[in-house]
Amino acid sequence: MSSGDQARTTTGQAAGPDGITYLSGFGNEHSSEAVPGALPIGRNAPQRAPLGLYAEQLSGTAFTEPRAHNRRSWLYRIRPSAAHPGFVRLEGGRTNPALRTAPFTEVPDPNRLRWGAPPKAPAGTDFLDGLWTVGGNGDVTQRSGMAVHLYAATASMTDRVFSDADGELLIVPQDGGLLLHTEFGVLRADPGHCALIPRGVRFRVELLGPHAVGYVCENYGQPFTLPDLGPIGANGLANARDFLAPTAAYDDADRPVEVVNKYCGHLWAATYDHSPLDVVAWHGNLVPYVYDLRRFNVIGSISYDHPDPSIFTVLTSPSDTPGLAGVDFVVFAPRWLVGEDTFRPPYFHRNVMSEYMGLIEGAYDAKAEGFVPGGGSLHNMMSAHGPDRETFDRASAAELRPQKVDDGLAFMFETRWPVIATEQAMAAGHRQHGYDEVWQGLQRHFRN
Ligand SMILES: O=C(O)Cc1cc(O)ccc1O
Ligand SMILES: [Fe+2]
Repeated sequence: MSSGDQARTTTGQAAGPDGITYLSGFGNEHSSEAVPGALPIGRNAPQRAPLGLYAEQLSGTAFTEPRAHNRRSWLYRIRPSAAHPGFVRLEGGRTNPALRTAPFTEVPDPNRLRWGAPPKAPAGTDFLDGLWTVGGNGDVTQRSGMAVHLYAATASMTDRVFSDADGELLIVPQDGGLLLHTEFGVLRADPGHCALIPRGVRFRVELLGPHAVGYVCENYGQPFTLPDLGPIGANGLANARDFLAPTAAYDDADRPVEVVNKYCGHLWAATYDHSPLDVVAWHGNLVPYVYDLRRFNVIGSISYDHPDPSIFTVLTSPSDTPGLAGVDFVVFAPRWLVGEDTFRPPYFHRNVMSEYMGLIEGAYDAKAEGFVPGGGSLHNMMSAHGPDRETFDRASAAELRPQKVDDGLAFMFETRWPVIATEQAMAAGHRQHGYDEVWQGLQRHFRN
């Protein structure tokens, strides 16, 4: 699904390829029914819900949060979620020890860190088993902070469903498409898209090819929302209408399905006698969604200087302090650079925020080499970074014609707290030791 190949239907739904139909908009009140008449009209919880369904509310914010932030949906399902056996903690070979949760106890490292692409996953690895934590911050029991994970999968989840009570999952595919079968319906996420699964929503991941790799931001904090636009005006950056929610689709299956629940850092499982993806209709504003990053309306300088990358924010998870995000999701999408008398790539800086960056394809304009698709870099709070030597030399001498930057798609998870890298990330074979070298040899040019 690229920005061009979605048709609009007259109902305001967006139809993608493969016959997937979506609902468009961000934060709006959607409604969808897979069977006509499944959605009650005029009330949420009639004495008997239509078609013998069970009514159930799923909340993403406290009932009492301001209306503008409040998120909840009503689900009309074949069986209520409460009808499940007890969860048993997964241990030993049945759990995924590479999937870690905050608080992280490793020593925070002030060094600039970078990794190449991780190794391919062994055969039979599904999305959940293929999650591997790079690092994170905060405390999941306080609903603050975030974690950065990679995933590498070679198998679809079939009779296995995942739900993450610890936070919402922002999935950024790098290679290989995904079909996300959720309680709300099906989303397709290809490289170049991001997809979001709200806290606690059950889903399974089907691979569209032999393997799939990508990045995940697990956000323990307030749900991601669109940034305010301030003087930019009423439009721009990620436009609300380009966020696509699924239409209702249900799995009416009475067969054993393992439901794995990530709960305060531990994986727990229960085998249900039916699929919990059995929602026939739903309405509300707490939804999974997919967004094509190439639709991002990039705004930048048309006079001079390189603007701060906050102008590239797709989604932000606010914290208690206005303007200070728990985590921002930022994309470096194709754009023109026209700044006069300007060093055009990212400048040298030391940032109070911490920056994990990944590359979906191509190259990134601050790094001549070494920052590769599927790899990542971590420039933690106050660490000095910016253009590598080669980029600095080239950009300082470049003729400043209008220049299209369209040879790559990079992103950043930027967080207010230092990202503590896990022991496995520090010891990983794909870690690039010697990253400091890229800033060596920057010559002294001072003349007095
Ligand atoms: O470090 C980076 O490459 C990310 C980044 C990009 C940019 O354009 C300005 C500041 C910044 O941290
Ligand atoms: Fe930076």
